[in-house]
Amino acid sequence: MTTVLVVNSGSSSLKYQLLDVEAGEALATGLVERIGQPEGRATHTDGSGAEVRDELAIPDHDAAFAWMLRAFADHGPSLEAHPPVAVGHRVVQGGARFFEPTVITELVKINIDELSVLAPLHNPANLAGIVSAERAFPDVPHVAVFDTAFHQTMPPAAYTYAIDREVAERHRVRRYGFHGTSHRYVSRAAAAYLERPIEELKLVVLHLGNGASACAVDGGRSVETSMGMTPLEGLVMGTRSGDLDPAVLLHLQRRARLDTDDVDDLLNKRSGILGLGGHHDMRDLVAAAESGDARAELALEVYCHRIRSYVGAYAAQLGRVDAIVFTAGVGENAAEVRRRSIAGLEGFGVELDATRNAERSGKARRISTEASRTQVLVVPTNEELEIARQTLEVVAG
Ligand SMILES: Nc1ncnc2c1ncn2[C@@H]1O[C@H](COP(=O)(O)OP(=O)(O)O)[C@@H](O)[C@H]1O
Ligand SMILES: CC(=O)OP(=O)(O)O
Ligand SMILES: [Mg+2]
Repeated sequence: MTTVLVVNSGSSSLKYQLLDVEAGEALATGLVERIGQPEGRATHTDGSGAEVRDELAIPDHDAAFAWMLRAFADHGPSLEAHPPVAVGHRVVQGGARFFEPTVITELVKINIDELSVLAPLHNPANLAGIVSAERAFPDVPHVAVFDTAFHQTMPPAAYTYAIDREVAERHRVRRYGFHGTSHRYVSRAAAAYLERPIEELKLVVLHLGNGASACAVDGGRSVETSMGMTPLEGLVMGTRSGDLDPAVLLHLQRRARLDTDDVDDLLNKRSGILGLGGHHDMRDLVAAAESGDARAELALEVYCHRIRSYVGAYAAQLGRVDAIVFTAGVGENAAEVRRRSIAGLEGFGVELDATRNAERSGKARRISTEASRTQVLVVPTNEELEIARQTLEVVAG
């Protein structure tokens, strides 16, 4: 058995999984939340599904790792019996510099820190997690797996913003794209499900989680994606606006007297389905819409309208779509979102099977009719397993 520890360190949370990479199974998963706040919360689940919960103050990422090590020691599985051969870290912004998983050195950490300019909400937290994890696991290699890496194959026409070239180059303003680890994993899993070589396939992958993005995948390579320089562009999300006329920012700054931080907070934390419909969680939004709440109904419609626009745009870029693939928390579970997003595409050869769409399963499956020219699939993502596999590949050299 070869085990890898995967770490996803956010500004106020630490998610981890200990994985048996060959079996593709998690031996343990955990979540430490509200780091830095007076009342923290943590849960650790072992492979059998037994869960322990704890409530305590967790001042920083070092304390979060200390809690994790204690949870492994007290509740298992034992790290001595299953020592990780490496630690894989999710890093959100790799800029144009990192297009492959990379063994973390002092220089790589300097680069991740320097890229914080382009991802102030994510990279500092990712780096804090790396530094703490290195202290907790000093004897194994640590590997960074970047959200942006998969999208480094986008052509210049897709990643270039139409603004003054010199300004853009000086400040590295271009589209990078995110959720690449998920888009890569899901496109390969879709090809395996369809029993076709990925080189032949043209896919539109819809990663709909708290953050959400669409990706056009041509022959296994990302050629276009909806997130841009930061994870704010594109689809409507739990709390983020997605696409917006940039002049809205100017208007709010000039007329509503919001400063830069206010606008940042508004667009990243108080917009999306939360801002529109009062719920950031899709389960709550769908329930509210179904009970007749007009604001929730509109939020749901805006969310699905945006998805449909991207599916159409990416079909045009790809020239043909073999499959539209739904994934992540909303994509895998919210049949109502899938139904509304695909509605009206019958004229383009996309036909949903209502019964299949309503079924639940944790496995890859088809939800389109036999006659549908473009298949519609639900394929569960597994970013942690993908990070563990890539980590192992780099370490094995
Ligand atoms: N049964 C469900 N029906 C509708 N939405 C769901 C369901 N289960 C999970 N979700 C939604 O999935 C989203 C979280 O997705 P996830 O991929 O876990 O997010 P993250 O980006 O944090 O990894 C939430 O909006 C949640 O409401
Ligand atoms: C990059 C990004 O948006 O990540 P998440 O969906 O985890 O917020
Ligand atoms: Mg996720």
